[in-house]
Amino acid sequence: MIDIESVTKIYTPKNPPAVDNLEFSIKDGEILGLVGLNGAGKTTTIRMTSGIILPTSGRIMVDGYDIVQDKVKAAANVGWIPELPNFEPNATPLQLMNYFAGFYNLKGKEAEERIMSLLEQVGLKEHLHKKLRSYSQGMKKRFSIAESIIGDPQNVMFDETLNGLDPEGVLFVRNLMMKLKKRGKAILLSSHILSEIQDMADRVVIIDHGKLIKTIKRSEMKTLGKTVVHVTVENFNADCKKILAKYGDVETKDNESMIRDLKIPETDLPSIPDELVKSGYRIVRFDPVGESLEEYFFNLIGGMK
Ligand SMILES: Nc1ncnc2c1ncn2[C@@H]1O[C@H](COP(=O)(O)OP(=O)(O)OP(=O)(O)O)[C@@H](O)[C@H]1O
Repeated sequence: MIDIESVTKIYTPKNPPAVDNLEFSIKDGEILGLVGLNGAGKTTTIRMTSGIILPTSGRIMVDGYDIVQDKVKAAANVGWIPELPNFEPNATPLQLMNYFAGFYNLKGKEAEERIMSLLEQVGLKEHLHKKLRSYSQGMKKRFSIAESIIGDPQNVMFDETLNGLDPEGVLFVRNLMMKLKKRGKAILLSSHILSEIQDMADRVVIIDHGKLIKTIKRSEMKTLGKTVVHVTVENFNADCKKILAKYGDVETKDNESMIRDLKIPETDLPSIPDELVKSGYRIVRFDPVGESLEEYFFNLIGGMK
């Protein structure tokens, strides 16, 4: 469990804060999506939570330990997968894993078993003896995941981990996160693409210019954005378009129309098919759908500037 309490990070006083009075928590057994454009403050938040850099003000609690006051205990409970993992290029994964195992007092057979199991889980068992400099970026990310969870931390931070992975890699990370969630871990996944994490996140925190803009629950995700009504009419003609135009802005391609900027409340939407049927049109599709999450995201952020 992580509590981020009124946290601010100022790198240079002449610039606005990278993180500005941020407040949210990540519960055990929860996947929290941290979404924001480049420069929104995601990495800064993750680095502070991992104890790599200090907050300027505010407090971050990791399973009840203050990441500044109780750094050793707190940081031992946080696994961090950086956006661009960078390792000693001449080391092999086995050498580095043994080195990291030492931090957690894992030794001998126990260390060996855990290392092999993790490297197998991340699909690197065949590449154990290759030097890390020959690894692709995706392989480095996989190795970074194995390395960050060697101490079985209660909290795991994935910084833009899906970015740049092939579909197999994305699936692998998603499955791993679900497994960690099932084991009751608190998980953060940052991304600049809201739709990338919508299937997985229990909650999404949207930040912009270091500030929390909105928190969205999973149950709210599907109904986000404005409604766009898709209407397909078999015997479509100009009069049909006139009818649809009474309800909002209409765009038609072939006989498929989309009505945006609705002029009627959502509860009155059934009056559209009613009127079409009364006027003799045969409806093939009538489908009110939410705006895409990305559109929603940009409108939200644009609206705050
Ligand atoms: N070490 C640093 N020194 C000074 N400013 C920094 C430093 N690191 C980040 N910043 C600034 O802090 C702000 C937030 O950056 P941060 O990397 O946290 O954003 P982000 O949301 O992770 O972006 P990205 O998706 O591009 O990684 C940016 O304006 C960035 O330029």
